[in-house]
Amino acid sequence: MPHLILIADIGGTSSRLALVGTDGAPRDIQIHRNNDFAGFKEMIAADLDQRGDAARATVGGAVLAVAGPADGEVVKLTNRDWSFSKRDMRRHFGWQKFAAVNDFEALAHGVPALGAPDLVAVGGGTAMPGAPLLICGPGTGFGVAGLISAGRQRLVVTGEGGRARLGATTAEEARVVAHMQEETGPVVVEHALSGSGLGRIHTILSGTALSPEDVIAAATRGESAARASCDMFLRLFGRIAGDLALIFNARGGVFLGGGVSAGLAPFFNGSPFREAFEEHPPHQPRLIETPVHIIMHATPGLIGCGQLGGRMAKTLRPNLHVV
Ligand SMILES: Nc1ncnc2c1ncn2[C@@H]1O[C@H](COP(=O)(O)OP(=O)(O)OP(=O)(O)O)[C@@H](O)[C@H]1O
Repeated sequence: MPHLILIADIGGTSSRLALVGTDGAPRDIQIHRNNDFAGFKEMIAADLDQRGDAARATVGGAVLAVAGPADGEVVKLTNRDWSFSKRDMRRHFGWQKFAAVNDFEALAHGVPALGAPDLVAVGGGTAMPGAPLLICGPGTGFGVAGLISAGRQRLVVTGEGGRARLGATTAEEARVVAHMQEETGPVVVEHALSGSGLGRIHTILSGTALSPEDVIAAATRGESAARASCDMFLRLFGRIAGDLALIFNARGGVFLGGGVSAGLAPFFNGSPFREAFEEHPPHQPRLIETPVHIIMHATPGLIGCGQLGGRMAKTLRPNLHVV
């Protein structure tokens, strides 16, 4: 009898799937590497196969959060050549209910449910009650969303902020941006602020090619070249987060998501992040007062998907099987 919703947080590199009932709490989380599959349908089918026939029969709908714009009939990942049609996806799996949302939209819905153990503060500040929140951060790409309170309702605004053009404010940044421009043409935020972007910055500054995980491991061992690359990354990240905080008037707080934010967590407080975040004259005073937190939860996107899926589960009709 269908009474559960399949929820999925599908990034450019990896996907996290779970089931949810009317309580909105994700259960039976399974994580997949996208490289192992040809596309969305194959990955979801393999996930359902792993859960078994009995579990599959309980699934009556799905909420898919994808790293790309999700407001059209065709949804495509920004940083991977995967796409699906909403109508076709729903028909293919026989779901009664179906929704696709942007992955940072889902993440933003989950942020109010995060607790103190899920968050690490970067500097000080006090959240202004009722003011907008900003959620942004680097993974395969760079996601951006705003969370706005309208009476008792919470609304999420999202777009493709990772594709905004990236500028430079110092000679060293200008050198990095100029290198990137030679490689890729016009430079956008996620060319620098992403996992591959951290590797790219390290190659430009040090002449050595490393994966983002290896840059962070070398910085952890105290290697100065890797530390300099992390500092450059965090200075750019601080500036962009400050720009976005002004754009969204995010005096309710800034939340940094994405796998790279969590990986770099030990370095934020000794880095130029907070200074670059605040250095937006004449508005330093409001940014100094804006709290910033890194999201450390392992699957925060699923918390927001769970809330959307929990609401959807309440609308399922137990005896209806759509084929
Ligand atoms: N802890 C970490 N340390 C260093 N790099 C990381 C870490 N976690 C993820 N990355 C890098 O970030 C990228 C993947 O980010 P993430 O794990 O957030 O996946 P994703 O959800 O698929 O991404 P997105 O939602 O942006 O498309 C890869 O380039 C990976 O190497």
